[in-house]
Amino acid sequence: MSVIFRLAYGRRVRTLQDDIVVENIKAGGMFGKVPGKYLVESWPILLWLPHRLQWFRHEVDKHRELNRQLYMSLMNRVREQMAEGTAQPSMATVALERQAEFGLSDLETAYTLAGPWDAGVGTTVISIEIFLLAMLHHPEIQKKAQEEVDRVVGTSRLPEYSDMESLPYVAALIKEVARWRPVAPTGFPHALTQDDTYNGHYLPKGATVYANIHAIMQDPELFPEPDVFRPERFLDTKHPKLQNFTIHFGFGRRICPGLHIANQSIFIVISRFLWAFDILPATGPDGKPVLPSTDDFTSGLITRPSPFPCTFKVRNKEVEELIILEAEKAEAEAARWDTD
Ligand code: HEM
Repeated sequence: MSVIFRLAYGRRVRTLQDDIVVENIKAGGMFGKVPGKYLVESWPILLWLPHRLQWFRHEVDKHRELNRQLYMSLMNRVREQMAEGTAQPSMATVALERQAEFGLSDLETAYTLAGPWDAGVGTTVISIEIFLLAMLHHPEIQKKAQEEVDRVVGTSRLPEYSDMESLPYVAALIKEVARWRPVAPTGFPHALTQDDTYNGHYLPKGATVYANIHAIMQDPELFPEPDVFRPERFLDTKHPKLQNFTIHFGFGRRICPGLHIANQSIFIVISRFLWAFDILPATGPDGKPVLPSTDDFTSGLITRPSPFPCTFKVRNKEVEELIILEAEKAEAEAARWDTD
């Protein structure tokens, strides 16, 4: 979250209690609602009703106003910092410096800057949650990944971005997490730019189309035994779609523009989790491990596992000391983005 906020606005988020997080959660309540939730999506003719009679608008209009206020205030704050000479370089400073060249209004610029925040934070965090869920159910896979991390990285330093190439099993595990339970199972809606036919169905220009990412991930030809969580399927293959695996990021010119940031962020968090902790089920009141369901997910454009308990056990003393040391170093380094 802090990484993305820093990229977009040049300041970091310190804690989940930060005003900006609280405001964003309030404003973001509409993002990713179930497609087709509103009658008007199937019956666009309802848009001919007088504006005040369009009852389906009330909820979304309220959220749009909250979004507008939040996004404008974030952008205007950077504008003030630029005038004061205290702004850190970010997407916002570039967008504001070149606003005339881009031909965007203030509102358009504000919404563009909020894109990474809106589309990138939840998706990345949920990917980590799904990884944890998978590890609770597959201790043998966790162990295999830890063996690789231990062999390549050792215990005298943390995994770094530069280790990615040398950790093929971890890379395959991350791909399998994305395949097993895709965060955006239907992708985002697209509109056809021309008439088309698919499997004998006529699809007129302008029609809304969702790519069924979930169904593709369950295709037994591409992914034999699709229900099974098996990172090896990404190692023992020459299939270009699996080697360069981006299905979970959508398709075409609207493919997720944040995929490289997402891949890097997820890699660094997951490899460090594996390096530092044994991820174990919590213990219930009866002393038995509590294994959360692998199918209890929220519905919507973005789906996330229902909250589940989980235990992190630090793997050894050396690792524990290093975590504390690195956290102090990171805190000192990140302080330069405390611009507010
Ligand atoms: C695991 C993490 C992520 C997943 C699974 C994911 C997935 C997706 C998907 C499926 C789409 C729709 C693509 C399409 O329409 O075909 C999308 C769009 C988008 N993503 Fe991501 N994303 C992730 C992380 C990020 C990050 C980190 C950022 C920004 C830093 C980001 C920014 C965006 C934006 C701005 C769009 C809209 C693009 C457009 O409509 O043209 N995403 N993402």
